Amino acid sequence: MPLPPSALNQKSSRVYSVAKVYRDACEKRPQEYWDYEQGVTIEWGKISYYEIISKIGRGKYSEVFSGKSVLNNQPCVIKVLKPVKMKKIYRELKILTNLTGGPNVIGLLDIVQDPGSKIPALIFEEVKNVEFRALYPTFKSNDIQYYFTQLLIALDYCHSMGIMHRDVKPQNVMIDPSEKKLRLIDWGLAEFYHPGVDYNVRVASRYHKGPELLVNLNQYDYSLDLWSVGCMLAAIIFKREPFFKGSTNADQLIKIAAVLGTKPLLAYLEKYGLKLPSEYDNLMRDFTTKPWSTFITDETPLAVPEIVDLVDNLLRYDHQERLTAKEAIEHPYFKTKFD
Ligand SMILES: Nc1ncnc2c1ncn2[C@@H]1O[C@H](COP(=O)(O)OP(=O)(O)OP(=O)(O)O)[C@@H](O)[C@H]1O
Repeated sequence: MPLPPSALNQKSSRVYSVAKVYRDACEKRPQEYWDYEQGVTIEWGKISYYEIISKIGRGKYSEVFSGKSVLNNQPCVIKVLKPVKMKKIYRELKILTNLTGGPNVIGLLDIVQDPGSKIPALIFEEVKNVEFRALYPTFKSNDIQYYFTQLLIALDYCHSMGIMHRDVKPQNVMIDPSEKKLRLIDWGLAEFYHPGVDYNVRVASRYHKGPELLVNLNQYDYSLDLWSVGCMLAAIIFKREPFFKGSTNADQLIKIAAVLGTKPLLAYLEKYGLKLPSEYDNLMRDFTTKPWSTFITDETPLAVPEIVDLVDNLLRYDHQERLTAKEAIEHPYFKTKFD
């Protein structure tokens, strides 16, 4: 039986921006693939198959434990969701079931339910992650090439599947350097992309929020994730973590404008028929564009011209000007030999 029409792919009355790539990734698939509002059919696993060992993290939306399967002693990670809207839970489950098994996407092993609260817990493959604040400072050019190619492969894959991650940041990129394994985690803010639909701009974490989110440009797309990758790379090569450190959302855009300049920001808004939100009235100043060379010192040997060019092509106000994940993988930086 066909599903009833969904609000999830309802176009806005004014369509001013659509994705450059994979714009029909959802439309070309059956509605069941993306329509999480109709509920999702979950094949519940048995909670008694898993044992909690210790707590490893506490997010806004979950408590995360390391654990093991009592059947085969395999280690796993157990993410117990906090009570939020069922719609959000269905969305994360639908996205994870669609993407699991894809390259460098965290593997979802099982979904179980707490018998008392009925709240779902997600069972994932475990990554022996080394914290980015300890790991990134050890990176040489080869490591950046390797791990960022892996991250971009994960992003190109999810984008090709019609999904924007919307929370790319170091805390959501698990890396086990002993196995050279990278996995993109936390699909709790991810969303299906439909052309011409207005999306909520209250996504991503402040330091990695793209300008589109900060100026209320609702028709954003996969290119949002590429801004966040640009922030991660800039922080590593210019030894400035995070690269744009805003103290509030409004200050975040000020910090961006202090580097990319104010004129190109206004040109960006004009291109899409938008105005700078009034909250910036007394905050925005006329910043000039800072050349990337400003950030290069004796202490930044990783900032070679090829990677600076890559960052320059990711950190663009105009989301349509940014490299796509595939284009970024093909960038000359990743073909340069370093020893
Ligand atoms: N598969 C995994 N392997 C290792 N560690 C993990 C794994 N999944 C989650 N973690 C750890 O648990 C933390 C929280 O997980 P996750 O980001 O999925 O939860 P969240 O509630 O959505 O978090 P946030 O509020 O930060 O977005 C991660 O930052 C990471 O440190």
